[in-house]
Amino acid sequence: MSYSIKEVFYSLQGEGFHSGRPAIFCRFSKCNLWTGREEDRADAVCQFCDTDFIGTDGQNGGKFADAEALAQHLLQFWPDKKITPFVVLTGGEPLLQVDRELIEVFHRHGIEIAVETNGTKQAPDGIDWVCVSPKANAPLLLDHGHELKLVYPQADCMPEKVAELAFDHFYLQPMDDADPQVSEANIKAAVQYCLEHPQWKLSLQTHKLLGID
Ligand SMILES: C[S@@+](CC[C@H](N)C(=O)[O-])C[C@H]1O[C@@H](n2cnc3c(N)ncnc32)[C@H](O)[C@@H]1O
Ligand SMILES: Nc1nc2[nH]cc(C(=O)O)c2c(=O)[nH]1
Ligand code: SF4
Ligand SMILES: [Mg+2]
Repeated sequence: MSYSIKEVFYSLQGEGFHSGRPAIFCRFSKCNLWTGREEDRADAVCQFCDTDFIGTDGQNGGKFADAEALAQHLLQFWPDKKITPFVVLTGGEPLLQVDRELIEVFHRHGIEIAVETNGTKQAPDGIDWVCVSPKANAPLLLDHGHELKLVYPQADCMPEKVAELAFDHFYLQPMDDADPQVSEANIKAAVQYCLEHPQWKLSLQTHKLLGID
């Protein structure tokens, strides 16, 4: 199986449980909830996406013939052989492409694997950290994992709807909007919700605050 990768970069995990942790980000091309084209956004199932995932033309992106080639490509960005490499599979929707072979090969290379997914597809077994971010109006098939990270607010997917699912950690991530006033209002609302419902923790997109990838 070959893999289409939009971009690869080394940064700090900006969001959720592992925020602040150095990681190699592997952004898979394509998503099943939006084409990625601005002219299609208003008709998409997921309309608030902050990411360009079209094609393979981003930094260090490309098409990789197999999991071994992709692992070799990713590992060149890890700076210290004594520390376990941490790779975050994201996208686009990574579970459209991630398969058992990729998990096996990455583990053989000693990689710790995390995934960021919209939860509309089952994940292959063995992923070390599964972060599901449910989307209103999309079927949630992957309803368990390590971290549930809900972008807030989403009118048809409020926290009460997913609070009973089998996750170890529950995060609210304020929806980032083109209008800074809307973003600020979303942060305030998320803070207030967490204070009133202490099952939930706040996830800020700290890479955006820092101005890093
Ligand atoms: C770009 S998505 C890629 C992975 C997968 N497709 C998903 O939705 O989880 C990575 C993370 O960014 C979140 N995200 C996307 N757009 C956002 C926005 N405008 N504000 C806050 N978080 C956003 C997603 O919910 C997800 O947790
Ligand atoms: N620094 C950083 N952390 C992230 N966590 C999740 C990201 C994503 O786009 O999936 C992301 C990202 O794009 N950058
Ligand atoms: S599901 Fe994820 S990648 Fe797809 S459009 Fe929504 S936020 Fe973007
Ligand atoms: Mg991002």
